[in-house]
Amino acid sequence: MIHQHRQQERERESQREKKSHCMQAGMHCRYMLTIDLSDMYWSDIILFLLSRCLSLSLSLSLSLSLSLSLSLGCWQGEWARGARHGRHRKALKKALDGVERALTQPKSSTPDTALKRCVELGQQLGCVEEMAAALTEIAQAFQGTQPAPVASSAAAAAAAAKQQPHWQHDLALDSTNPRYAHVSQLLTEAPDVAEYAHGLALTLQRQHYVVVDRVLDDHVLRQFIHEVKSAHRDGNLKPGQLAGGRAGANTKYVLGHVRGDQVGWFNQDPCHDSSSGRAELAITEETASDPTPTTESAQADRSQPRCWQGSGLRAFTSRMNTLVQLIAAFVPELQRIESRSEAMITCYPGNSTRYIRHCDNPHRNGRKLTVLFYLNEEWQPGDGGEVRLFVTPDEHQHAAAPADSDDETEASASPTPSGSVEQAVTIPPRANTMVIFFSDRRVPHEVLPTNVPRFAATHWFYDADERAEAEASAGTAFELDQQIEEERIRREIEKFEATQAQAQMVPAKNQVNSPRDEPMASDVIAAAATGGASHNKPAMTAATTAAASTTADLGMTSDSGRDEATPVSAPVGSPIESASDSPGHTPTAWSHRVQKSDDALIVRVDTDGLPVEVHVDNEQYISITVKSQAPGTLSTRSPLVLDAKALGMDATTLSVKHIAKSGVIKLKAQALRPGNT
Ligand SMILES: O=C(O)CCC(=O)C(=O)O
Ligand SMILES: [Fe+2]
Repeated sequence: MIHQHRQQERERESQREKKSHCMQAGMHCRYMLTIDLSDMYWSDIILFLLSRCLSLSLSLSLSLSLSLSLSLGCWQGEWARGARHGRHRKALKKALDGVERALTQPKSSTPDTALKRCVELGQQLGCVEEMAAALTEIAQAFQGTQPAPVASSAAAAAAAAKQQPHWQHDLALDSTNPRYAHVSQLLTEAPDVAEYAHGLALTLQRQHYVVVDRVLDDHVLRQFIHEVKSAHRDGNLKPGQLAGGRAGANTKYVLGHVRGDQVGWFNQDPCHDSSSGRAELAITEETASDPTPTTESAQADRSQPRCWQGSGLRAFTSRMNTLVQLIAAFVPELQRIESRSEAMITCYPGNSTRYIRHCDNPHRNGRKLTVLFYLNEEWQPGDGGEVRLFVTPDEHQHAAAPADSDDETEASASPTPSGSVEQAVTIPPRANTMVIFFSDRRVPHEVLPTNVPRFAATHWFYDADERAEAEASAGTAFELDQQIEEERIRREIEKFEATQAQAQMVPAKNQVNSPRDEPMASDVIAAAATGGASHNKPAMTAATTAAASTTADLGMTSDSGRDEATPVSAPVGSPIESASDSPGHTPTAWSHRVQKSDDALIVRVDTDGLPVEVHVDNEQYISITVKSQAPGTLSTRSPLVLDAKALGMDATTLSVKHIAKSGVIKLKAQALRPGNT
């Protein structure tokens, strides 16, 4: 009750404040225009005064002095009320400064620009009535004077002042809802920003994605890049997981050829300062500049550090929130966006790491918009790592080339089974580029293999209702996030199985790598599949199946766009073949074989007699690094036989990944326990 009363009181106050600002704005324009126009046409006016219309001259000068004194009085009064209404005050001041500048620079200012500025000011402050009245007065004052256009321009301006700005017709938000107060305010205070957001919103609706360039100022961008690189350098990004989640409880696994990024989830809180005693992982209340609250839901792995050193991330999220909310103001289906995930900071380390085609929200998991932001200042064509979106623009809108595509954004079109045209749009991951798209099935996407380290920040904005529904069926937001990841891997597995089946039917001559794949092609060897020994272990889960079956793909990709052919593949369960057996590929010396029996899982690596370094990583991965120079500790000479069980891994399957760069081959073997994914 008290709360409601206070709310009403605040609304009344804000109405009063607005009225007073409107009066002030109207008077200001009246005053400035009167001076300005009198100044410009003083000879006419003097002539006019002397010859015919004393009353008008009186009215003009009266209006001048009255306006001046009222204006000053009002101005002072407003200053006295001061800081409380800081934001509106500042906007008004800025707008009035603009009018003043336009009016007091005769060279650049004509009566028309001055009048136009007043019209804009009225719209900007939501004072259309008051401004129209002021301009009507000006028109009347100049009626019958020379030159005649002043009066008619002022009359036209008075009529224009009554019109709502163009973008207002498309406003989707309920501006009376206090939840949107700050957005409404932003829209009215800065019509040019509103116009810009309106354009982005229309593009998003038409294309299902929109690209925004130059999102951050240079110094903020540099700061953010510095922070992201530090997080990476400090080891705060971990290999992206395709399923599992809770540290220690579930098995995690990594398929670099499906998803090769290193990931960290962060909110924008600074790291714990031990002197302040503040809780390290607390999620702060959002400030006015950062009004979309985070949810805890994206904290898929609480073992990861979530604190952040530096101000760049906060500055970025604040800008992103504002932008998304401004765009959402024009898009009916975005009205229920109320929260977003934490920042997912990713690094694709190069070596052709990629993320295969997928949807972020295939089955109503609550994600409404995906927002990607890139941080690669030195990116050049040929570096790879472009994001490729597969979009089918809204049929009801014109569906030609993407409206916002620049020189580097490529688009190609191909018909879908339903007959509509799917476009593949390839966007370079250049620093300061933001890509916003619908997270659902409208926008499948992939990250093309990257040859250089590639950094990005990804956020998801949630639809409150869909998210609540999804959480209700999942249990908690935390479990929901796990399900989202599992969903994702399930689809990726299906995809891989499909492409494998396809690859077995594809003749070798079609298995040509694109130039983008070359660095991999020369180093890659054929994969192993699990051996045939029967065992009584529980049926493999989808995830373990994936790990086993995808050993047949070693990251060699086609550049055909939609469906990745798997150029060299051995059917699951078949004996190992070397890539050198497969026509069209550079033979290599490397080979490995995975054998599995009831009580052992063995990988045998033949590196042609070169030394290898073995590293067992938290009981889940075995890294086998083969180097031309033996690097130290646990090194041995191949052929090397690794018994996963003997290494304490108790594994039933082993997937192997190659990362090849400048002569170093790393075999990453991952053991998965049954029933744990
Ligand atoms: O980094 C990118 O460009 C896209 C990442 C992505 O699609 C994802 O993480 O779901
Ligand atoms: Fe994605």
